[in-house]
Amino acid sequence: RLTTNYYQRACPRFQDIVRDIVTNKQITSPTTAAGTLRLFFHDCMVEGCDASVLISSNVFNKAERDSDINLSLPGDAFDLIVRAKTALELACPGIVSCADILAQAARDLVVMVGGPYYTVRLGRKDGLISKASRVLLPNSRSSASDMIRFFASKGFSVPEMVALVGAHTIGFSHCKEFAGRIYNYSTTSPYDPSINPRYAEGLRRACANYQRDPTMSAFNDVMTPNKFDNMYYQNLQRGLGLLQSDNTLVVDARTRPYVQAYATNQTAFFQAFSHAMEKLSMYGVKTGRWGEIRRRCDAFNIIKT
Ligand code: HEM
Ligand SMILES: [Ca+2]
Ligand SMILES: [Ca+2]
Repeated sequence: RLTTNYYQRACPRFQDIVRDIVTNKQITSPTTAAGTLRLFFHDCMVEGCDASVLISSNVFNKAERDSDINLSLPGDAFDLIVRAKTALELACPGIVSCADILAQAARDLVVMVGGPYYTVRLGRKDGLISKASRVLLPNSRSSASDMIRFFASKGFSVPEMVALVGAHTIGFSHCKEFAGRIYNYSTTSPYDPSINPRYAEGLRRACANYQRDPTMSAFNDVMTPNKFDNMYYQNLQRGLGLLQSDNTLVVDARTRPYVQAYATNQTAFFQAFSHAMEKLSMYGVKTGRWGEIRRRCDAFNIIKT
């Protein structure tokens, strides 16, 4: 029901406008790519790819972005969508959905940081529901079974899941997400013994007094943090995985074969990632009267009381 040429008549410069805004933003704020990719994942997995994650809370409604897990989504990613929406409303008022802008921007950013190109079909409508209480996503302490069950419930296979989490080849995580692995791990070991000792020492230093400064963080991929490549999987094989949920992928027998495959063959990873992203980009999308074209991405057109 989505098409690649959806805006050809009503907003022919859609692709160019998004690309321009994305390029400028990524150059001035290089953390935009990772933040936006995560924002898109968190959008699609709750109510579908419908920009529900962009809605701001009001006195009547605690919206998705104020759920605990979404509080760490970076402002730059939201700002990018606001900028693109503003430019698109000037060029073609009332035509382009926020959900399409987010899907298109995420793809452009993946390509910009060296990742694979994939087709983004268009015609999503913006959703009419955004509730913090409905945000159920895996977290850094989820087990392999939890993650497999979560992705399976959305129709994603184990190899697709392992490919999608490969997005952790860019971006960073706050210290509190992995502090349990590097401080006071157990009575016999100061840190999780599955972590490379020198890496663990480095992380302990990087996160020293993170409790006083909660912004402290570490790159998800210690080797090539800003490049979209298959290094993430190679890291997992060497005890250089940052989150427990990352490390689990190389420990569990159901996911390990795909970690190995993607670690040895970047082409295989890129193919799997682009297919899985195309699929993710269409997950739960709304068309026709099931949604609206928001005037602003952070508010429904009609405020419900
Ligand atoms: C089992 C699945 C997953 C878990 C448990 C997980 C967990 C996390 C956590 C805890 C962070 C750190 C957030 C912070 O401290 O700010 C993070 C960051 C990130 N995640 Fe995931 N994630 C998962 C899957 C995915 C998927 C499927 C994608 C995209 C396709 C993704 C993209 C990202 C990106 C790009 C970042 C870096 C964000 C930034 O630099 O601002 N993650 N993830
Ligand atoms: Ca959504
Ligand atoms: Ca990388």
